[in-house]
Amino acid sequence: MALGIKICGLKTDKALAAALAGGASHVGFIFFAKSPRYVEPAEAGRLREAAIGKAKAVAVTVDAGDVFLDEIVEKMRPDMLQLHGSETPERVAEIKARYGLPMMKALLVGEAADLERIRPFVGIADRFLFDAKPPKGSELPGGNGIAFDWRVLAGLDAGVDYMLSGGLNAANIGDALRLANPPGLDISSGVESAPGVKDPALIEQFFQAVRAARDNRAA
Ligand SMILES: O=C(O)c1ccccc1NCC(=O)[C@H](O)[C@H](O)COP(=O)(O)O
Repeated sequence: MALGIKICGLKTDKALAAALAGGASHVGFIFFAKSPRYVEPAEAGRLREAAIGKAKAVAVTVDAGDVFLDEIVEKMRPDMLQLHGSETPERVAEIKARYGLPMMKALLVGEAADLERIRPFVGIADRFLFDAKPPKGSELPGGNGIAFDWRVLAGLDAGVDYMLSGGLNAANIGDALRLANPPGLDISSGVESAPGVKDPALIEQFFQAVRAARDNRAA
């Protein structure tokens, strides 16, 4: 099965071009004002044009209200919404019905028991994104460059479609693939030279590292 790869927190044409050149299946845009990766919905709408027919454009929101979601959907025209806050299953269902878009629900993982939280979202969320819990004091629910213990994913039902996220980079992706064998990957700060500054060379290195790790496993 093809491994989905989402490069998240894109803000520039160059970074987006590097993500697409590497073969990203998804490109993510952040709509959380405190994030160094924040983009205006209209600018994300301009950027995402380059991804049409190549990768799915994902709008990442955090407990957003309908007015902001309306603006994002109208101006950016996402292929998918990623809900990265404390949205309930009812709220996810409401948003899904309002926009008719696939929903990726982010859940924060520290230990195996946290995976129980997927249950009420099954049949509502189209995909999950498992991210690490933010460190104390962080204002960001995601994009913290922190990994969780990937081994907890080994016990997950094989039918659960998810992206592994949190602290991935070119150096650790081999271990992540070996320990969790996820159907998808998501990366943000691991391909940045500074918070919010994507580095096209690091993006390219990440894709190379993924390919090398997969070739090693197949050999
Ligand atoms: O990246 C952000 O700034 C962000 C802010 C608020 C909510 C979500 C955010 N990111 C969501 C993502 O999908 C990130 O790619 C994910 O958290 C992994 O980030 P990283 O650990 O830096 O690779």
